[in-house]
Amino acid sequence: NDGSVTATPVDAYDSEYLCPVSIDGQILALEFDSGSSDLWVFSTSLPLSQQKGHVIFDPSKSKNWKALSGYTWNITYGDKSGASGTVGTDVVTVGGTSVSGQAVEIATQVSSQFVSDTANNGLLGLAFSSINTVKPQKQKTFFDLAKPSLSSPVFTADLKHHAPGTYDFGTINSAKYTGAITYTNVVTSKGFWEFTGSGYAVGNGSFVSSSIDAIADTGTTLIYLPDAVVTAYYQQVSGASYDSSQGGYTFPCSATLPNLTLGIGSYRAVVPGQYINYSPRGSKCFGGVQSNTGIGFSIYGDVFLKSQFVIFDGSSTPRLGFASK
Ligand SMILES: CSC[C@H](NC(=O)[C@H](Cc1ccccc1)OC(=O)N1CCC(N)CC1)C(=O)N[C@@H](CC1CCCCC1)[C@@H](O)Cn1ccccc1=O
Repeated sequence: NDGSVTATPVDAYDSEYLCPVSIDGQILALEFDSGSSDLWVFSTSLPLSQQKGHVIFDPSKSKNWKALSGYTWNITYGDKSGASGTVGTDVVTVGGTSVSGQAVEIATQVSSQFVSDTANNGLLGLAFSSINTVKPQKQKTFFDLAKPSLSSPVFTADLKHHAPGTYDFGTINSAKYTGAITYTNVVTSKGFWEFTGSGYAVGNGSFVSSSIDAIADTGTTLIYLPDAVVTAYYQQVSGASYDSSQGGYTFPCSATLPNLTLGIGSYRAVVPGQYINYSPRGSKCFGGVQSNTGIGFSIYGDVFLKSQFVIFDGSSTPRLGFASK
């Protein structure tokens, strides 16, 4: 049972995209995150102060809810936000795709970033089940459980700039992209959709071949790249500089930003310069391309993903596909 669901940007900066998910009829807006593998929700088990402003899942109102007694989870994300709690299973439906026995992780504690982000009522992880945090037994992701019932074991991301996009499960909709799809192999040892980029070009500059170890991460807003790439990029932006007080590169909001081309095999993925003006920060604007220092790999986040049609192929040899649109 293939499915398609709308992914709506939460704000004017496309800082995250939320999708309606039904848990036994209770509908919550969740962030789909291909960088993690837990499906967790705001719940009635949270302190009332942390529930404020959010849509709350109430397991006592679900007839298909089965508590997994003694099971717990605890996750910390790259941005130091996090959550933890208990676990049960229920029927989870995304677009037309329905899964029973899905582990739904109930939050009993969430960090302040989640409390204040009132549009976000939890996450649906789409990385590999190997990094699910549930103990004593890790649980499968929605995609893993849905796979056998899909026409093909894939999901696609068609995120858009300042507009709603879609995630599709089970089909590759040829109306959503142009030209050929370029596939690249994925390394799953860290549990991510990890691949090796083939290089970059800034604006109309020549392409620089270099291997870039990266993950395709729908849950990360920006693009995080090696310093060599980031400095080469901002050298082409007049008035750009690294602003330690803002924690990244900023530039005058009037600056014209060059396109950034990222190579995937022989394919050249072009990120329009305007996508790289992330948001106003003080008197300047904050860049959508930042350094990957301290992360350990590069992250091709939403600023990149929304310029492409992306296939997450979960067949026995997982791979990523990219196409223009
Ligand atoms: C360098 S990984 C930073 C990244 N978190 C972001 O990208 C947040 C997302 C956001 C946006 C708006 C409101 C709240 C949160 O946004 C910023 O950090 N931004 C945007 C706002 C800007 N002012 C500063 C830069 C991150 O931990 N993602 C994880 C999923 C996130 C967690 C927070 C909630 C949304 C989903 C995850 O896939 C990252 N992962 C990837 C691989 C391994 C572990 C890991 O954990």
